[in-house]
Parts: sequence; C-alpha cells; structure tokens
Amino acid sequence: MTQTTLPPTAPLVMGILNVTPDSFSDGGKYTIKDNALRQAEQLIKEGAQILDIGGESTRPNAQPVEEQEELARVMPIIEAVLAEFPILVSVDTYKANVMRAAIQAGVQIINDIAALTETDSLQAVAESPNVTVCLMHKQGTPQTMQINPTYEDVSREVCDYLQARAQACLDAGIAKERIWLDPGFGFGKTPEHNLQLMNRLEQLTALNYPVLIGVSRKSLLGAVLHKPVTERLYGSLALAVLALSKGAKIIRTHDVAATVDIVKTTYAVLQEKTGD
Ligand SMILES: Nc1nc2[nH]c(SCCc3ccc(S(N)(=O)=O)cc3)nc2c(=O)[nH]1
Repeated sequence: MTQTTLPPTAPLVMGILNVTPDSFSDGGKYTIKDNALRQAEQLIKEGAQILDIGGESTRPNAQPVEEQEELARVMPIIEAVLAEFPILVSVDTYKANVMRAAIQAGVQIINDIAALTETDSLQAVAESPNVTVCLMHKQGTPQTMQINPTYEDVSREVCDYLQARAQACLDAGIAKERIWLDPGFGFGKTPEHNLQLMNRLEQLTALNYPVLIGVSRKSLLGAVLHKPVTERLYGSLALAVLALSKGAKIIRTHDVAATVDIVKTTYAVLQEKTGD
C-alpha cells in the first residue's frame, strides 16, 4: 500500500475539564454545569483545540464512579459544549456505555486510560465509523497502581503494550488514522519510570501513531521540584517542550494559554518557520 505522507500538522493542545467533585487539581471547582461551561469557555479562549471532559477522577487512590453517576456528570457538559463551541471534544472514560452515549452525542475522541481493555469498550469504539481513540498505558488501577510499580524495562513494556492494544483495534476494524497512543505518565510509574519514559519517548513515537502526553502538574514534578500542584506550571511546560521535541503530537494540560505558546514556539523551531 502506498503511504501518503501528509504534511506535518502542528501539535494540538487538549484542555482538561474535570467535572468531578474531587478532581485532581481543580478541587471540584467545576462540578456544576454553568461553572463547567465557564471553564470550557476559558480554555477555548486560551486556545485549546480539544476539551477533555472527565467525570471520574483517576488519580491515585480515587474512588470509582458508577456508570449512571458518570453519565449524569459528563453528558450535560458534553452536549452543551458541542452545541455552543466549535471545538473538538474528548471524553475521558473507560466505560463502554459512557463511550457510546458520548459518541451518540457527537464527541470526536474517546480518551481511554484503560486502552479499550474494559468490557465491551473496544466494541463500543469499533461500532463508530470515525471516532478517534487515545489508548493509554497504565499498570493496575487508580487504587493499586502506585503501591509498587515494577518493570523490567518500562519504555519497552509500555511500547509493547500499546502496540498490542493498537493491533487489537486494527483487528476490530478501527483504522490506523483513528488511533493515538499515550504512555500514561503517573499511572503505575515511579518518578524514575516517568523520567525514563520521557527520556526514551522516541521509542513510542517510532511506532508511527500520534502520541499524546499528560504530565500537567503530576507528581513527577513534585518529586523533582518539591512544589505543590499549584506551583508546577514551569515544570509542566519543560516536560511538554521535551515531549514535543521528541515527536509528541497532543499535549493534555490544565494550563492552556502557556502550553499554546510553548507548542507554537517549539513547532516553529522544528519546522524552521515562524508559522505566519
Ligand atoms: N490520555 C490521558 N488521559 C489522562 N487522564 C488523566 S487524569 C490524571 C490522573 C492522575 C493524576 C495525577 C497522577 S500523579 N500521581 O502522577 O500525580 C497520576 C494520574 N491523566 C491522563 C493522561 O496522562 N493521559
């Protein structure tokens, strides 16, 4: 088959919209619909190209949320954002029926931390003709993943897992162009594991799928900077620049305006063009 080499597209910025009471770093500021929509508007104003809407916190030790509760949280926001704003929407869920409802409502991207391994989720995405899916690596569950993360070679094992999950999608009839990969920073990794994954990110981008990275404000930065989540912007930007320089294509972040500028700047260097 002749490979059509498409012109390189600028990396995308995915803004985080948590609609969870105990969300990772917003502290549940945006649990009610109008607050969530105000935050959506803010992220779009700052230049986000994608809004990632999640109804269940998956940070370490977070408690799972029942399907009905997750639907009640995310669906009104998904429907309102899709109706009001010209922006791509992803839903951060591992539940097949939440995926189906979100796809039905018109989301363009499924962001699955479980890489379509949960019951019926691969089928839910395969039923759609065009939704994009981000397959993320994690070891264990939010309740267990940080107890004692262990690998022989974390970069190799993460790449092998994601390649296998991508193959499962291809076998289910999901086109290669619809698949993104993500190493899952902080999902069953020690700080050293996260540093190795970042330092060897080329191993993942070499698989030739768009790579999404989510390092915004995560504990790797706490381990390096010894600062709270509210003071990890500069470290988050440093990691984003490194990931972009290694070929990452989507950056998931709380801090959209700052990330938009480092994406533009890094991309200008990589293209040797100002972008005007
Ligand atoms: N594709 C994709 N989706 C994501 N959704 C989330 S929610 C963040 C959960 C969390 C918070 C904090 C830590 S920690 N202990 O490293 O600070 C780990 C996980 N993240 C990601 C990510 O990366 N990719």
